[in-house]
Amino acid sequence: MVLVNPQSGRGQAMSLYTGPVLSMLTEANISHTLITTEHQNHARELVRNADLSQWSAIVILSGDGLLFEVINGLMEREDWDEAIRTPLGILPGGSGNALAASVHHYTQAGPALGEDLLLSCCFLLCKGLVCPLDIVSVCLSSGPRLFSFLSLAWGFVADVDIESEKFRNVGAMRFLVGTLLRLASLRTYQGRLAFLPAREDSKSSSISSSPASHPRSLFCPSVQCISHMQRQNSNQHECTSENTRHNSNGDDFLLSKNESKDGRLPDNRLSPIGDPVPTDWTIEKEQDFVLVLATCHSHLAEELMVSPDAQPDDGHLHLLYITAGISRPALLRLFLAMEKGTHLTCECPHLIYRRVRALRLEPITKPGVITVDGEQVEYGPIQAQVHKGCARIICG
Ligand SMILES: Nc1ncnc2c1ncn2[C@@H]1O[C@H](COP(=O)(O)OP(=O)(O)OP(=O)(O)O)[C@@H](O)[C@H]1O
Repeated sequence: MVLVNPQSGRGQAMSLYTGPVLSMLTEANISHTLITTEHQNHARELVRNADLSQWSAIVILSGDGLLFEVINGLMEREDWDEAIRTPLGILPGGSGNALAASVHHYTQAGPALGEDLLLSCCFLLCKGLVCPLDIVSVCLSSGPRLFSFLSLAWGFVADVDIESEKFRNVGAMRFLVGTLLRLASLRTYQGRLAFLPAREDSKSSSISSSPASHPRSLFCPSVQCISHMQRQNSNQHECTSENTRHNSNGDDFLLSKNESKDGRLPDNRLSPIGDPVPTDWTIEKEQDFVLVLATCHSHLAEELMVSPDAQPDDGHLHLLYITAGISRPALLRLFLAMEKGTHLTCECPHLIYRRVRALRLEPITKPGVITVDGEQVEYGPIQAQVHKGCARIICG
């Protein structure tokens, strides 16, 4: 199933499909059905009700917003634990294309932008190699739980994301325009942050090591091929679920809804919002932030490599926050360094980077903007937990 949002990015997704995408899929002999989304939440409703046994994969040709809908639609199903293992593919058609840029980064040396990125992702799609993908459950103080695959942002990044929506017609440049405008009216945000450190991070508070040093071959221990994208039965699901069980160390998520008390994916690392965080969490002092950003992937946009060491199923949120007191030039330097992912090696006392398994953010400054995967959500306390490798992404 190939889902195309004709409105995404600069409105060119349909011509990308009829051009390079269709010719590559045809050449690779991959039969598929094209579905053009007609309105917001169309994709969500579609996958919520679809007979998933008909499809070997769901491919998104759009921005990250459409994949957010698909993942949430899958998780809203009765059979969420099976549904979320449906292989997902991403082809860049939006203005940010964070997951597509990350998928390319995990598999290829050197950056790719625009049509090069599209061709790279389409090539990976034709190869059809499936890897585990982390999903993050996000709890707000009211409303239903959300599922995220990409990012949680508060402060500068969230403001730029939402404020730059009006510059959508300039494509990826909208983030640059938004960043410059927000820099001119730089503000800080008071709040409280707490997190559960990743195991290897629990005693360190330092910046990550060199971005280039990460061994790429480690990220995908359970790769398997969906030959010609024609999986006809659920054997593959069962096979991957066994692999995932071993990879998770048994404590980051439960494998099936039968193993959960209420039939839902349990957030075993979180205490209810309003209660104190669990005792093994780190609690930062209440302070002023310029931004708080937690990402699952290397890229936040095609030219914004925020967490170079991230892997699609590392079980971590890569938490990056900048505290008040940073100058405008220093902040601009950090954003410019993010083009190559070298910001983590900059000597900046206001920049803190941690790998975490769960976090809670309690904004005090009001009003403000919080985004999940680039979508604005209710402003207020928010907490999140990573569920390691419980979805599937066509990667390489
Ligand atoms: N036909 C449509 N008309 C209007 N909105 C749509 C349509 N189809 C899907 N949508 C909505 O458009 C929203 C944005 O889509 P998406 O994120 O994929 O593109 P984008 O915002 O251009 O990309 P990016 O997230 O990279 O900026 C989604 O929330 C989706 O629900």
